[in-house]
Amino acid sequence: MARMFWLFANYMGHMLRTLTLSANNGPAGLPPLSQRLYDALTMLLRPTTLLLLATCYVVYRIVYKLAFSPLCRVPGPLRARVSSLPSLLECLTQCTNDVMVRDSRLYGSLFVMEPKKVAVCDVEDCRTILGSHAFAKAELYGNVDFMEPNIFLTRDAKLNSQRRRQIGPALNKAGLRRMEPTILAAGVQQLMSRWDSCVHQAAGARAQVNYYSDMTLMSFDIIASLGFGMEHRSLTTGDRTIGDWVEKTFALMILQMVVPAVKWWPLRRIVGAVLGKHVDAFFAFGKQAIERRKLALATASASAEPRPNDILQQFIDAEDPLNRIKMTSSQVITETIMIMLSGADTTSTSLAWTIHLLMLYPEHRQALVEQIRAAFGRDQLITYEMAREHLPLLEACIFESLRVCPVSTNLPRVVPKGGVTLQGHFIPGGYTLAVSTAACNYNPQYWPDPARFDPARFLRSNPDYDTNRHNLMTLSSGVRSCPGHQLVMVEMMTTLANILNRYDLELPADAHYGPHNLGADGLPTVMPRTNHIAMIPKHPERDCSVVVSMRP
Ligand code: HEM
Repeated sequence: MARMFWLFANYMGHMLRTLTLSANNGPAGLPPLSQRLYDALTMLLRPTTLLLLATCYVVYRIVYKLAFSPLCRVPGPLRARVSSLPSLLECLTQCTNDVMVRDSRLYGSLFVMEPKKVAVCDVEDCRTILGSHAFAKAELYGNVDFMEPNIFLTRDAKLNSQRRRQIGPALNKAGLRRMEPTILAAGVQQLMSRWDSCVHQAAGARAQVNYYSDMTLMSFDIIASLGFGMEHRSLTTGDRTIGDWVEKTFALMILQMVVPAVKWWPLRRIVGAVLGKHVDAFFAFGKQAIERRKLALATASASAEPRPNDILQQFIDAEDPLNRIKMTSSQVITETIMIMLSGADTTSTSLAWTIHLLMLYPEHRQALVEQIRAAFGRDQLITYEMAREHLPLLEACIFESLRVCPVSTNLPRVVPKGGVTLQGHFIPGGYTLAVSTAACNYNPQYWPDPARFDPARFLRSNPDYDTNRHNLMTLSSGVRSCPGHQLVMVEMMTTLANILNRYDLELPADAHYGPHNLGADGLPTVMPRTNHIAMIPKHPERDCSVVVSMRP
């Protein structure tokens, strides 16, 4: 950098000298530049002068940011006040949630992340921000232009509320109860048929499986089956087409959000060639699903067959109870695809983290297995209602795992005109607030000994149960909270109840992370994680294996 600056300054000085000399010696009739102006300009463009000016500017910026900027009294690192670059670099190279937890320990529950961005890690503050449409999602959500405005990306409160009214019933308890047979068939029943066959083929009837990749495929299969109205079985057939489309669509969405220049020529063409064709294929697939369904419905109404119970059908039929407005076919496709983007990886990764934590804390796994096996026979299929009624410890382990390893990351919101005061600090309108789900979940003011996986926090018999449920931020809260939270619980409860009932799980002999690997805090070390669609394990092939065998 310094060398480039030096070269640039020399070059500018040289150019000016050449220009002024040619003006002085120029054709007769042209007025010569005054000697004093020439002297002043050459002095100004000397590398040392430019360096001095640049230093003065940097010092002025630092002094201004430290002493006069609106955020000068908010805690935070110096680098964050001066430039957005350090935060961006950290986001690209490190796990965002780890950085947020670390920085909230250093600076407290409100700190500067960038010159105009403040991290919020206090549960009550976050609830205030997320509780109102006045704090809109950040502008970057509005950069995506390859799909229709939808529930997730829209910054328009009216559209968001309408969509939530339209698609909400498909994802509520009654809607999911009707869909549960599909969820079980594409989900844990498929998983068990795969693990059964692995165990039967393995030497000594003990098979090593990778639960991260199995959960990922299983979750895609569940949402693809519900959203596209077809039996989708990538876990057992190995067909990963839809999973690939989801990855590419997500990549294009994030690219457009973060680097809007990719929407303009010539980048648009390059990105289109790499990702666009997959995205187009995905949307075309969604369109075919709707056409197929409409055709099937026409035939079914003739033969009085019952309507299918899935998300596709519920979205086609959905109407806003306030004004009877229905979604167009293209809106149905977009919302179904958004459900896949926001609901598949998040749920499968949360399942993987729960298994990982249960392997790190064998005492909780043992207690849970005993509770499950005391209530159910080995070959019994455990449904959501059965699990909810008989397995309070399972529900507690899931909530605690969502707290300790949240797959969601920072939720960016814009401060409305007029600003907001948080913890005595005024933050001006237009600034960004990064609501950190991870740092909230590790805030010791709300969670004693926050790094410990302690399911008792979420036992319904615990007097703090309601408060703890209320303070859990992983699925967000307020007006834009996760509408898929019931589906998350149905998938996670049925999957974990059935596999822990049917199989004994052990860590492989060479497992890097386990109860034996304790950190400086005396707790088992959690495997490293990294930013992706969700906060995923960094080395899933290495760290997410278990040995499964049939329970006696
Ligand atoms: C463990 C799994 C999941 C986690 C941790 C999770 C977390 C979240 C979070 C934190 C938000 C707020 C995002 C923001 O404000 O920017 C959100 C929104 C959303 N989630 Fe989930 N989610 C999960 C599963 C699901 C599932 C299964 C579905 C669908 C069936 C779903 C659909 C959505 C949608 C549509 C939104 C946008 C809501 C809106 O903006 O009004 N999520 N989720």
